[in-house]
Amino acid sequence: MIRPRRSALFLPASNARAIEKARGLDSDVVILDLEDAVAPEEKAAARARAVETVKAGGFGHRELVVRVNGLGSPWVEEDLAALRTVAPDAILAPKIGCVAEVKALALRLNPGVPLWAMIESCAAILHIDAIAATRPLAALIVGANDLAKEMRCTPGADRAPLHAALAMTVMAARAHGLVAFDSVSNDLSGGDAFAALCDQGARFGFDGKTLIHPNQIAPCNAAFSPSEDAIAEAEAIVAGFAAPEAAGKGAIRVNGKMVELLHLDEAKQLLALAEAIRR
Ligand SMILES: CC(C)(COP(=O)(O)OP(=O)(O)OC[C@H]1O[C@@H](n2cnc3c(N)ncnc32)[C@H](O)[C@@H]1OP(=O)(O)O)[C@@H](O)C(=O)NCCC(=O)NCCSC(=O)C[C@H](O)C(=O)O
Ligand SMILES: [Mg+2]
Repeated sequence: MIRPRRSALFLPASNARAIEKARGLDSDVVILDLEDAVAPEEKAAARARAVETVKAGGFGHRELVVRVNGLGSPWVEEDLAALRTVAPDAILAPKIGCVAEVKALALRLNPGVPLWAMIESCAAILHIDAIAATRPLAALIVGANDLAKEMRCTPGADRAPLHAALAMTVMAARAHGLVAFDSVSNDLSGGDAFAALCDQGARFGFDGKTLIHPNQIAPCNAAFSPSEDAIAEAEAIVAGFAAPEAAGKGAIRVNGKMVELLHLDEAKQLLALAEAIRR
């Protein structure tokens, strides 16, 4: 069954008000952050609140994920030990750069808990095929802030310097059956520039985008949901191949365009996603 993962909202696990609010927001995923959004002096309290929040639940259909501190940090072992006492939908690891790090984390998770990885270093991009092939990895998230810092690039409005990394992340995810999330945008306006970035992420093939503020959710969900036009086109393709005259054909004409069986597969996937979102 397809699970919509259009929007994944980050919030500091130290922020009780934001946690309460997230229980009623329209994001598909909520990520409680223990890493960069939490100051060192708040780490222990944030960890305790994350555990309490996972225990309490109340997030309905939303997946609840916790981002732990990085391997090698003074906090990660306590984060992972605390999270073994509860059952989040996944653990998100920051700054994964190689297969050995995925394996090291896997040993510290309860069996069956999916691991998600932030792809936010040059090493991660260079090793991405092997990283994505390693289980229990289930999702990749681009971290454009850290990646741009390490590359010493300036992404700009079109994010041209990051295009290779964005495409490689999507390709690795697809090759190994993982979910792929685009990076956060630091633009808190939720306006046209942000909507354009969401559209760009959807065109790259990401399943969804990570977010930092409630007003980013609606434009993000819109960009990663099939449009009315796309649904109508998909229905026409399915109907075209179901027609008696299409029997035994691999390519037919629909609305003035050639479509092949691969487009039928795509159309069925799009309709299944639209149905999952509707439900
Ligand atoms: C970025 C913020 C610090 C902005 O905070 P603030 O100016 O206080 O926000 P508002 O006053 O506009 O808030 C309005 C109401 O919305 C709630 N709120 C705000 N943000 C969130 C949220 N993320 N989730 C849920 N609710 C939220 C406020 O509580 C207000 O509610 P109310 O009291 O009812 O009015 C702040 O938005 C924030 O902390 N965002 C999340 C930051 C974060 O988690 N960062 C880590 C992820 S970023 C990342 O991963 C980068 C990556 O690693 C990379 O390298 O690229
Ligand atoms: Mg980061």
